[in-house]
Amino acid sequence: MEKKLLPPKGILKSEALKKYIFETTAYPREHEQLKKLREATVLKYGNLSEMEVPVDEGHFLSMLIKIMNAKKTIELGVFTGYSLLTTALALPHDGHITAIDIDKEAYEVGLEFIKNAGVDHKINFIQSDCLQALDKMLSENPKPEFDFAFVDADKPNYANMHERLMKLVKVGGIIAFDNTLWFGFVVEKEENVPEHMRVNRKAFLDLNKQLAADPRIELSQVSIGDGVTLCRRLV
Ligand SMILES: C[S@@+](CC[C@H](N)C(=O)[O-])C[C@H]1O[C@@H](n2cnc3c(N)ncnc32)[C@H](O)[C@@H]1O
Repeated sequence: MEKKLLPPKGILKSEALKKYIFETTAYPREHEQLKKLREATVLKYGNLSEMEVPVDEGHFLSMLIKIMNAKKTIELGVFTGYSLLTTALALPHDGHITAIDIDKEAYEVGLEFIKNAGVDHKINFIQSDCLQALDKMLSENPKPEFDFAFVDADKPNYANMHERLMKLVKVGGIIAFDNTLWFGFVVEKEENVPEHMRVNRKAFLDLNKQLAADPRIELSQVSIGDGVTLCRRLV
């Protein structure tokens, strides 16, 4: 796993405002098992725990899934499962999530809390490379079946995932891409960006333009967390 340090997550550059949001509305509404999962992730992964979706973004995703009445979702990039447990808690009792990650060890760190929350029956974890798993799904059952997709795996492949998800997510369904403002680096000159974060910055600059020009989707760039782009499939 990548050992290089990550800067503080999020595009909000006022630490005071971030603290206010977290302390006033985010932490008080965080599910007990999500809190425990977050703390266990910090303990095991230290700075890399920045990879988890932040608590306020978790609330946003949960609200979105409920408003949509989503029943079947897919998640690409699970890590220890903060967004996964958030989704599992938001779905109805008979809801279902297909969760894909190459790293099973991290998923197992969060599994204890997912089980304690009583939602593990909704999850089908597949240990695989995302594109390989999506291609397998398309070859086995090419019909669109998902209401909602959350994409949070390897950033340079988001565009490839988008093409596959446009076949697997139903018309009217949502594909949500995480980190699309990439720590705010999309508006920085390349020389001001830490070297190990430049490849992803370039990937997001290309992806954001590509999504904006894609007539098959309706688009909303949400300025929460590290930037979440919602794409609603139109055709
Ligand atoms: C940003 S983390 C996901 C964070 C997670 N959504 C959360 O809220 O905690 C990215 C994850 O993508 C996984 N990943 C990276 N490249 C991948 C690939 N090609 N296929 C599958 N998973 C991949 C990593 O193993 C890592 O767990």
